[in-house]
Amino acid sequence: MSLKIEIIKDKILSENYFVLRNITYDLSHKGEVVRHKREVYDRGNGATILLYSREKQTVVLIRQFRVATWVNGNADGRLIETCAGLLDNDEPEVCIRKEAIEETGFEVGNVTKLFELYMSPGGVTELIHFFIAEYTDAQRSNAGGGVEDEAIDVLEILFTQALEMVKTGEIRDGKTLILLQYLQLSGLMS
Ligand SMILES: Nc1nc2c(ncn2[C@@H]2O[C@H](COP(=O)(O)OP(=O)(O)O[C@H]3O[C@H](CO)[C@@H](O)[C@H](O)[C@@H]3O)[C@@H](O)[C@H]2O)c(=O)[nH]1
Ligand SMILES: [Mg+2]
Repeated sequence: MSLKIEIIKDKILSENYFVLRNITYDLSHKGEVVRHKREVYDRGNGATILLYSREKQTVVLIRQFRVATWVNGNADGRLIETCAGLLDNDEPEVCIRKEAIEETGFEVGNVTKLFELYMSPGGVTELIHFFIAEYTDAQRSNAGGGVEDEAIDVLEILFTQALEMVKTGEIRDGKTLILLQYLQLSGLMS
């Protein structure tokens, strides 16, 4: 049985770089109407990719400063992640190819789309498109590091080490863990 939703008020609280709205709506559920007032943060949608080499048993990750983690318990603010970017106006695969070149320096061949996931559905609209791709040394086109002020470090590490870094807490980014575990379960590395 589908829910009936009636918007009562949709107010923009902030639209500086991204958009924060406060939405009031009536939800009809099992014959009862409940009123919710919820803040919704729209930062656009994104794409992410895990680059792996079966031959070298390595993965390519990046490390960058994330201020949102620094204000919430991440002591030096740097986070190890899979390459990722905002879609802007690109299709997800076009976006992730561009991001791979800019952030990691690799111009990858075939990429495989895995799934699309809402990453924080309690209040953030963002849907992330997940990809993996096998890479080779010959595909390196530049040193990576991102554009403008992004200051990204590129890390090429053993897959076993990346899994260990999840256990120790050195890797604690959701999308990164999802992709590392996907790779482990897929058997693509064996
Ligand atoms: N001026 C300004 N610039 C901003 C702001 N927020 C982001 N930017 C700029 O927008 C760019 C975003 O870089 P991308 O590589 O496209 O995105 P991302 O930050 O890596 O985001 C990706 O990963 C996130 C974490 O998982 C995802 O949330 C996101 O969807 C995407 O996949 C960066 O250059 C950053 O400086 C802001 O509030 N103000
Ligand atoms: Mg990025």
